[in-house]
This record gives sequence, structure tokens and C-alpha cells, in this order.
Amino acid sequence: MPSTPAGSTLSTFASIRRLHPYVRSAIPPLAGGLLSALGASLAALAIPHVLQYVVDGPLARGVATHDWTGLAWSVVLVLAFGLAEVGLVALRRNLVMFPGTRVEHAMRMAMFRHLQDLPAAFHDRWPGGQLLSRVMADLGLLRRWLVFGLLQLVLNVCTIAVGVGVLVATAGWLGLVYLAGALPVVVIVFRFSRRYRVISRRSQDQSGDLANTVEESVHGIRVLKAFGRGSDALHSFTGQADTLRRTELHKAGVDARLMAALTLIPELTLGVCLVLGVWLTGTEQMTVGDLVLFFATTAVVGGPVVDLGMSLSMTINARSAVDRYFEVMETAPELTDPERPVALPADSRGHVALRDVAFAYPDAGHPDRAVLRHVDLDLPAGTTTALVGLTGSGKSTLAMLVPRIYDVTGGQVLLDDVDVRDLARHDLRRHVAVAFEDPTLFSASVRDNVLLGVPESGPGAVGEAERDRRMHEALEVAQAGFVHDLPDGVDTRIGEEGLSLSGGQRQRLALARAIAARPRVLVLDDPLSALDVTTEEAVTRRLAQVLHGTTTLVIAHRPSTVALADRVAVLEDGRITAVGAHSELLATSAHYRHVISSLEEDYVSHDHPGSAVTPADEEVSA
Ligand SMILES: Nc1ncnc2c1ncn2[C@@H]1O[C@H](COP(=O)(O)OP(=O)(O)OP(=O)(O)O)[C@@H](O)[C@H]1O
Repeated sequence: MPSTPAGSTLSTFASIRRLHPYVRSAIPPLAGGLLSALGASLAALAIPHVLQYVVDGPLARGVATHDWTGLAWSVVLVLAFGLAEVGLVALRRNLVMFPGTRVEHAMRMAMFRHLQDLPAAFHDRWPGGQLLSRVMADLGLLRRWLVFGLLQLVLNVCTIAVGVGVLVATAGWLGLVYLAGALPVVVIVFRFSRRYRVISRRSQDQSGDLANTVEESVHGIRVLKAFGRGSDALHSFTGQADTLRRTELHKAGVDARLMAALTLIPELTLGVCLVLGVWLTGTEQMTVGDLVLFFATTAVVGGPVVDLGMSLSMTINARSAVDRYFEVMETAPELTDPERPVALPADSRGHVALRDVAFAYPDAGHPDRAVLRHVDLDLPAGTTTALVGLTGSGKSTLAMLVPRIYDVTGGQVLLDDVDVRDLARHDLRRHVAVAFEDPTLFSASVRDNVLLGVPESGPGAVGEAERDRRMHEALEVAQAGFVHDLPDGVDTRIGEEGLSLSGGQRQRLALARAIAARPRVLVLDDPLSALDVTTEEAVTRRLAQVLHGTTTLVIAHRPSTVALADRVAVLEDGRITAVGAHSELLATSAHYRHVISSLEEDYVSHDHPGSAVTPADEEVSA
């Protein structure tokens, strides 16, 4: 996560103005809501004037002349203003409710789409909890501010301005004394805004960190339980929750001090005004009606002055939410579609070539820390190449360059002589499918998971019957017949990330997903590592049949996976140092012999203890 918030140097107004594209369509109903609210305030401000008229006119005269008509009309007028205020408040609520939720929905969708577009390197850097809190909590906070806080702020400022204007115009000196009370309020509000902004941002960031800890510990619940580290997780969570609580208390304290100032200063000013008002009335420089008008108006203005504190803190919280939202939204996706994407030739067969490829992870810091350097590798169309190398040599990294999960930092990856960066990403992903060692499944049915790479609409779309056929074939090749024993067969919804399935079952579904996509190029990152030897052999046999015609790059951590391949490429210190048939490499490459013997040792000691003959001996040498 970047340490310097991108939006923090902007003023609150400039920061919030960035919402314009999202709120544009909601401006008319929001403005309608604001006008209704202003109308309601004016109705409230009109009532004191009727009271002044009643006191000085109908009441004073009516008592003397026993004429109650003016008084009756005044009561009707107060009632009418009161009803108008209630009606306009209800109208405001109706006008702002729907646009607010629409804006929240649009911003949430835009962020989710953007997150999908951002490169894997972005997701390596940003913790999930921070993103989750931005998508959920911050946008909820923004909606509440839009439909309530913003209107309240404008309304409060307008009511105070009009109210104070009326006071100065109708009560002269008395009004000016009341206005003088606003000076310390302005200074206090300014200082509050500066302090509150920092605390508000800190609190929202800490909420994100807390969400991240919850996400991590729920995700890793099995490991925590297995190692009995639940109490450590609780300890760390408690620490973070306490820190957040302290920040929230600090925030509430700053807020409360503002509220106290906004309550106390007008009350003190009113005390002074009361003494002055009584003196002015006593010396007949003011009528009793004027005094009633003055105090009734200050009663109407007093509420918004206190509410100003709440709407200000809501506005500052909203500003932090906007900053946090745009920190993500203003991160440009590095992996973008070219302006004029090249179409793959119609007779494209899936020849992949890596030419002088270099790659360094963004956080590597120095080019010398590149994971891959000067990599040249050809994957002829329709062949299967096994990529072997010691652990950490960069095999998975190399595999991720083909479907552009990461972009090369030097050189080129070509698919049928077209640089993969010149292809539209959806086109590339239609031709290249991947199965990872650590398979991620989604909370959806088995069917939806397996058919993830088979489009229902758009280019390459296939009909329902063909989708069904592909799914059954892929499940059969991946030896994933177990799905038919699930409660609803292929329509069974698998739990979050497929955690209700075993590791081997998940791997087979991920493999089925890659096969069902019928790609021209298949990248398999050790997709059979969790399978038992019998299932692995069955999958390997069927895979060899269906891979016919598909260009396949398979990362091999086991000798049996090498058996799948026509050729083997050896990755050593970030470079391809040898390519050839298994037997040829055994004879010519000392490093290959070393890698194979370490794979075999690993295979015998970890996977199949007691096994004297490895599948590599049986199948590769055959
Ligand atoms: N997301 C990442 N950010 C930074 N460095 C990474 C990232 N992923 C991998 N690396 C580093 O890149 C190097 C190569 O990792 P890679 O996973 O490609 O190796 P590998 O050959 O597939 O290893 P293994 O056989 O253990 O799976 C390692 O030093 C690793 O620390």
C-alpha cells in the first residue's frame, strides 16, 4: 500500500470534486432535495415573524378590542408554515434516497472493475482488507454523506446565513452582538477541520488493517488451528482493535470539543443578548414583538449551529473516504489493451516464443535482482514442453508472462509471431489458459467453476449443449468424477475458494477448468502435485491424449510430470540453459541431472515413501 495518500495534498473541496463524474446524473434530484430542505428551513424561519406580528398586533390590539380574527389567522398561518416544513422535509428524503444508492452502486462497480484490471503486481502490494474496506465501508460512508451530510452542511450554512441576516436586519445592535459570537466559532471550526482530517484518515486506515487481519486469519484458519496459534492471532487482533478504539475515542473527543464550543458560544452570546435586549425594550428602543422575533429566530439558528459540527465531521470523513477511493482508482492499470490491438492470424496454431525476456518484480528495486534474464525459449505449436529448475529459479514467473499476468520488463513474448502486448487481453486469454498449483475456485457451482473460461457470449461463445459436453469431457480428463457424488452433482455450490473440497479435488477442478477452455496454449503450473500416484497416472495418460495439438508448457516438480513432455527446458539462475529430450539432457546437462535427482529424492521422500521406482524411471526413460 502506498505510504503517501495521493489525495492528501488536495483541499477538501478539490478532493471531493473528483466525485463529479459519478454524481453528475444525481445532481438534479440532489439539488431538488436541497431546495426542498431550504424551503423547509425558510418555512421554519417564517414562523418567528408570524409570532412577532401576533405579539405586536392581534394579541396587543385583540385583547383590548376583543377581536380574535387576526389571532385566528395567525394560528392558521403558523400551522400552514409548520405543515409546509414537514412536507418539504419528506420530499427531501424521497428525492435524495434513490440517487444516493445509485451513486454508491456505480462507484462500487467502477472500483470492482478497476480492481479486476489492475495488474497482479498491484494486488501483491495491497492487502485485501484495505481494498475491502474501501469498496464497502468507505462507499457506505460516502452515500450517507451525499444524502444527508452534504445537504445538511449546505442547509446549515444557508440557515445560519439567512438567520443571522434576519437578526442583523431586524434587531440592529442585538443582531451584531449575536454575529460577533460567530468569530470564535470560525477559528474553532478551522482548527478542528485540520486536526479531525488527520484522525479521520488514520481511523479509516486502521479499520482497513483490522479488516485485513480478519480476512487473513479466516483465510488461514486451518494453519492457525493446526499450529495452535489461534491465541496469537487473537492477541494481534486485540492489539489492532485497541489501537482503532483509541483512535475512535480521540476522534470522538475532538468532535465532542467542537460540539461543546458550538453549543456554549451561542448560549453565552444569547445571555449577553438577553441583557441587552431587555435594556433595549425597557428603554423603548425595541418592541416586545421585536424581542420575541429575535429570540425565536436565534432558536431556529441555534439548531443548525450545533448541527454544523456533525455535518462538518461527516464531510471530513467523506473526504478521507474519497481520498482512499481514488488512491485505488487513480492507480493506472499497467497491463492495458493496445490502442489498435492486432488480431491473431486465422491459421494461428499456438507457437509461443520468448525472445531475450527479462523480468523483475516491481518491488525488486534493482535490475540486478531480475528473476529472469535473457530467456530465449521456443514452444513449437502443438508440442508439450516441461520446464524444470530448482526451487525459486523462476519457473512460475516465466509461466505467468505468457498469459500476461505480469508483463515482461525486457524482450518479448510472441504468440504466433505477435507480441502478446499487441493483442487485446480478452483475445489473448481466449487462446491461453492456465492451471496453477494452488488452485483458486469461486463460491459458485462446479459447473460455473469449470466453465469459467468458456464464454457464453461474445467472441468464441459456445452453445449450452457444447458447454455441457466440454465440461463433462474436461471433468473426465482431469479424473474429477467425484463431482457426480456431490449432493447436487455438477450443480453443487462449492464453498469459499473451494475449501469444502480436498487439495487434490480442487487441483483437478482447476485442471478441468483449463482444459474446458480449449485453448491453443495451455500453461500448467505443477497442476498434479496434490494427486495420489494412481490418479496422477490416470490424469497424465488422458492429458497426453487431449493435449495433442495444444501447445503446452508444464512446470514439473515431479519426474512423472516430465513424462508428459516432448521436450524439457532447464531454467537455471533465471536463464534457460538447456532444451532437449529427457534422455539427451540426462547425458549432456549436469545441472539437469542434479535437478532430476533432487526431484526424485523429493518424490520418494515426501510423496511416495518406500517407492523404489519412480514414474520418471518407468515412463520418461521408456
Ligand atoms: N509476487 C512476487 N513479488 C516479488 N518476488 C516474487 C514474487 N513471486 C515470486 N517472487 C520471487 O521470484 C523468484 C522466483 O519465484 P518463482 O515462484 O517464479 O520460482 P519457482 O521456480 O516457480 O519456484 P518453486 O519451484 O518453488 O515454485 C523467487 O525468488 C521469489 O521470491
